[in-house]
Amino acid sequence: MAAGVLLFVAVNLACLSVSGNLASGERSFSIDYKNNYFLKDGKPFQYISGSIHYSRIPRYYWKDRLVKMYMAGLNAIQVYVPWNFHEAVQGVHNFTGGQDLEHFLDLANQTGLLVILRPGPYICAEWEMGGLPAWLLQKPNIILRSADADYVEAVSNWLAVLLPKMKPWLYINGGNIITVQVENEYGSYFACDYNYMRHLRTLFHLFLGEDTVLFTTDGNTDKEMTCGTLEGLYATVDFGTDTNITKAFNRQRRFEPRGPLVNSEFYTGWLDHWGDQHAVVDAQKVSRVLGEMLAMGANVNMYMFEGGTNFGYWNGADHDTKFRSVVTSYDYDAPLSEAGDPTEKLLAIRDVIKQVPLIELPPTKVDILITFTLFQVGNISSLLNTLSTVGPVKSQYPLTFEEMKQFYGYMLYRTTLPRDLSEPTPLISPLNGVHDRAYVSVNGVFQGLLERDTMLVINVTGQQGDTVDILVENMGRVNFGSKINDYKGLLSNLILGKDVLTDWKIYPLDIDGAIAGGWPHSDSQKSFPAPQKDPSVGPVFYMGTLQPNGLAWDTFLKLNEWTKGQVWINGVNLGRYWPARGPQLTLYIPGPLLSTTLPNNITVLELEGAPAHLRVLFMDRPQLIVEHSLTSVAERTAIYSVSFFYCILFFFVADTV
Ligand SMILES: CCCCNC(=S)N1C[C@H](O)[C@@H](O)[C@@H](O)[C@H]1CO
Repeated sequence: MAAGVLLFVAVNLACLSVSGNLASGERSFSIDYKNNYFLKDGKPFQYISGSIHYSRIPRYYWKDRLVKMYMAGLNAIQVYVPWNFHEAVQGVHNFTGGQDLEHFLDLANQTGLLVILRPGPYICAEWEMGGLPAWLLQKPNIILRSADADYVEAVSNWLAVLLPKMKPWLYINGGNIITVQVENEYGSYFACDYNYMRHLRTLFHLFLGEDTVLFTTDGNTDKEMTCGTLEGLYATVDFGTDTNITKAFNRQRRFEPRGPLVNSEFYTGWLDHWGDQHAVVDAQKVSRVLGEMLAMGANVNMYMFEGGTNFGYWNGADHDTKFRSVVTSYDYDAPLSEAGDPTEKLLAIRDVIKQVPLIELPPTKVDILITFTLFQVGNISSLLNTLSTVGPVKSQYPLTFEEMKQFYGYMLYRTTLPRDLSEPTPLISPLNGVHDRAYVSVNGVFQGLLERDTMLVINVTGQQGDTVDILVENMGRVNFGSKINDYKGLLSNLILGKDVLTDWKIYPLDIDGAIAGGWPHSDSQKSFPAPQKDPSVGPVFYMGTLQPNGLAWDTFLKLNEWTKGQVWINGVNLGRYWPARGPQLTLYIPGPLLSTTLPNNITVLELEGAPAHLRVLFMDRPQLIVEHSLTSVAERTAIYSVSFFYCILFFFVADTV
């Protein structure tokens, strides 16, 4: 049976690869304003697309996800290009490894998938600062997403690097990019700066060519469409399952009286913030509304089709009434799960599209119970020589992450107690300047934490001259709305009793660099303290080593009864965990990250408090809080789990990469 599927896929890929190599002269992609559809090579074309973000999926799984999207019946994918993912340091561009966008486009082309490219420069996407690099904030008072001279200079320099790389990939030049989006829901932004949008239109036409199909996407209101659209950029809308389709497309018609109907973001699910109830969207509703739009001849992109993971520090945040950080998992309740597993929603969508037969084989799960105990390495205050190789910057008042030129992760702010505090004394951030969480210790003894918008005062005790260590965490910059100028660190002074705390030593922390260099496991010759009777509290590092077991498959790490922190496995930053707040309770570990022959090094930074047992679990599926109770998903711990059918497909796909 499986052979039949593989043959079907192989034949299709072979056919498509031939068509993919047609001489570029025979290729065209345009809008037929007379008949209200796209034309591809002169023939009517309707795209059925799904969003996938290469920046959220390990490179070794790109082909796997793309083939599954093809097998679900899609003929196109929609891809954001996060500017900060490629230029984290100003002027230093990275298009290799996990940033190898052209390799991703090539895999999509090999798989027979066309591409709707969304290079921003702003992309929103629940991605850190909406894809904008944080170094832009070093220009004081910069007005992002506007004709601000500093911003426009940086954008122009970036697009002068990116767009020439994309031009050969345009369908009309022999590649697979059929349309290109300019900016992103610009109508939702306060600036409403037409000069900015005109400048972008000029740059996109300059670097891509005048005959490229450029478009905009905006929320489904007149205000958003008014500020977000521009002559020469085809206006499209986005909406989910609860919107009246006819009304939505009639609004598009008010801005584009002729041309194809396009829903650029049909929400198949939704995002989660820490502390939210997990967002789900009914599979039958998604497939029904999709069917109605396709029946109208509309072009639809499902946002998301494969969500993936906010590895490292790449998650974004929202700030409406208060700051809300997006969780590490970008599962989005999408048709393909965070781990790339097909869901009921995918099957329901595939039934509507009915283009590609997909034969299901029962998944197999292998239950091997593996848990192991971590060892305490030490608290951050005692590890500064390892973690802050550049040493502190002295400043009378606190400096921000941006002023310190460290943009992500954690920073340590150190000073001393100005007087004896025999009674608990309030430490406050009167201007709510802690961005975003501050873990406060005195002489290494954890006093508590301050949190943006939430916890603005704690009590502190100690003696004059005691060391005050404040570890500040960047929980991800706001990616939507007017507060994307989201500076991080201690943005204003802290008041202790009647004293303004001054004379700071500020330590940039390169935790990722230290771990990538082998710490702390490379120090394992040192004897680490035995597990403490009373678990430590406050920011403490733990380490462990998982012995190889011959095979390694996707798995999910659960830190039962841990509080909040960060995990690295074999030097890779898996992202944040926060089971104390949820809804996410596990961290996705891509199978190929685990070694099948060498010990797997695990490092955990627990920020608030670890359980006495220091144990961690490996599960064969994610776990999250749904409606304030654990999921019905049986908690099984195993390190090996594989969907038999997709396992074969994976090997097939792997052979063709
Ligand atoms: C909670 C506010 C979310 C704002 N973002 C919206 S409306 N969205 C539109 C935006 O274009 C896309 O990048 C995603 O960010 C999507 C939500 O997943």
